[in-house]
Amino acid sequence: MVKTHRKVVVIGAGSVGTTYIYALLQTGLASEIALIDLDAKRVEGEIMDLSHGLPFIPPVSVKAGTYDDCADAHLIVVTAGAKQTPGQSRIELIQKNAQIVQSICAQIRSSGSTAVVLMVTNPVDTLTQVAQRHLELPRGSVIGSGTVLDSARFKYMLSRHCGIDARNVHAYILGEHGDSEVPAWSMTHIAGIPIREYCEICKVCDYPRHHEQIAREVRDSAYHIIDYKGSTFYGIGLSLLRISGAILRDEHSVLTVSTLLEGEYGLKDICLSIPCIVGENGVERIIAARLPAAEQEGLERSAEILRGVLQSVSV
Ligand SMILES: NC(=O)C1=CN([C@@H]2O[C@H](COP(=O)(O)OP(=O)(O)OC[C@H]3O[C@@H](n4cnc5c(N)ncnc54)[C@H](O)[C@@H]3O)[C@@H](O)[C@H]2O)C=CC1
Ligand SMILES: CC(=O)C(=O)O
Repeated sequence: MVKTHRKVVVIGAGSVGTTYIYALLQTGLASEIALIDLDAKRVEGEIMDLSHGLPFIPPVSVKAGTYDDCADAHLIVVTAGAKQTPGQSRIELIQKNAQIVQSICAQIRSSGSTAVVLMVTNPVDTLTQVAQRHLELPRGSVIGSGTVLDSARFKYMLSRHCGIDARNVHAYILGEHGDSEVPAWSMTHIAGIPIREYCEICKVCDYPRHHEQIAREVRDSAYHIIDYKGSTFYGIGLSLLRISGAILRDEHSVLTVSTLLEGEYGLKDICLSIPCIVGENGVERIIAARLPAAEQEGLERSAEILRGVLQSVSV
């Protein structure tokens, strides 16, 4: 059931946080949005600018917030922290951003909030796990945007390659939101037909070679965008909107958010992305599929890398 009062708190008034708010405002999905950042002037400027568009969209309140706003929020989206410089990996942000996330979580916790917390700050999988440790909330309520963006990039690139509407392509990237991500070809379908079968019928491209090229392009997208324009924010803004819709409308959508695994896929005590059913409580259920050996090995490699990152932080 759609709630009438739906409050979203966004922490981090940078490009990602404000692009997400700009998209969210226009949907009527939230009735109240509060923005928090260390930089109070920046928040004030963003709120003024966003508010001047309100006469053109469904009624919504947008304001500069404080951590007290978390108390009655339904969803808290954390986008605060350092971003990559050209050539820098997401993992290299861990020391700086783990401290930031730790301090933010302490303040969310003090507010007594029971909202779903959606982590976005990179490296998102490890920071989702750091947030899990610092917020006393059920495991499904602290999630990361994970590979929702990578899965969207995968669908878009397949759709462009095959000349088919991206909404008719079902495709998932699993594992780390980062260099070890795993394209789940075994879960990829077009018109309900497994992709390998579809490619054999279609015969337009040299498909094993093109598959590898598409997977590489998906994995390296963020590096290219950061090289060209400094940061990525539109794709993630709309990915966050999709996840927010699943939560605020209790949609039970299948999304590859980052979640804590407790034995699923043979993995324990690690946050990474696998297909999850997302509803008002965050992750309602993890879809524990059986993967072919190569994909399972890829997922285990991702988990190993993320375990190393987690061990490198002292929070
Ligand atoms: N998970 C994903 O798919 C994606 C994640 N990101 C990540 O999102 C994060 C934000 O990126 P941008 O918005 O481009 O960065 P940005 O530099 O534009 O904004 C970051 C904001 O965080 C604020 N901030 C820093 N420490 C804070 C604290 N303790 N409390 C409150 N606010 C604080 C800064 O004042 C700044 O306004 C980065 O870590 C980036 O890597 C970006 C794109 C996609
Ligand atoms: C920056 C980042 O994580 C992305 O665009 O994928």
